[in-house]
Amino acid sequence: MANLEELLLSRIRDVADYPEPGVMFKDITPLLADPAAFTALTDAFAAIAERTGATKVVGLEARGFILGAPVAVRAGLGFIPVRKAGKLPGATLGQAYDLEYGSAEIEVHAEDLSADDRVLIVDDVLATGGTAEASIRLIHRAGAEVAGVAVLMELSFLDGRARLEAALRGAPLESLLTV
Ligand SMILES: O=P(O)(O)OC[C@H]1O[C@H](OP(=O)(O)OP(=O)(O)O)[C@H](O)[C@@H]1O
Ligand SMILES: Nc1ncnc2[nH]cnc12
Repeated sequence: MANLEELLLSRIRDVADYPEPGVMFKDITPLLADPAAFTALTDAFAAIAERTGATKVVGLEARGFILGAPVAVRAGLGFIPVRKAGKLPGATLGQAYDLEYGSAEIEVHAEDLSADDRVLIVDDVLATGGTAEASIRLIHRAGAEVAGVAVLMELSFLDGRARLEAALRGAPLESLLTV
């Protein structure tokens, strides 16, 4: 595990004052460009999907799509995109939320989730927890269960973990790296 953490950490670039002053942006593009690191990350997430008994993987636009889709394939599960508002053509459920920098609304196709589903939510960064909290609410409103939330990196100083506690209803928040 220490080796996995070192590998992943070494492939994440800190960019100061992006996208606005005061934010230390965690850029995962070096990790995506390294097949060994990307594969190790995918395998670690797929192991979480297996351990939590997930039946579907939800990826959060946009970086959660890049990380979540290969996890679904690796784990043999369906992939459900949670998109920014206005991008899905079918009947949607929507949820507004605040970000570390700004605000947004996410949507999911309601028909993609059912009461039988246990969903693993995958994303790159947990910051304030606003995005993850909104997606948990969305999944519950769609009638499905949340198996867990899996993120590459948790920014612990923003306390997103505490924000998610009630919404998670006992499901695990798994972060591969905590800074
Ligand atoms: O915990 P939070 O404070 O909600 O922040 C974390 C979210 O912010 C980023 O996405 P962003 O909305 O910037 O979208 P992107 O992936 O399209 O860049 C990141 O990928 C997470 O989804
Ligand atoms: N500091 C950060 N780096 C990368 N993605 C983020 N999403 C929210 N805060 C972020």
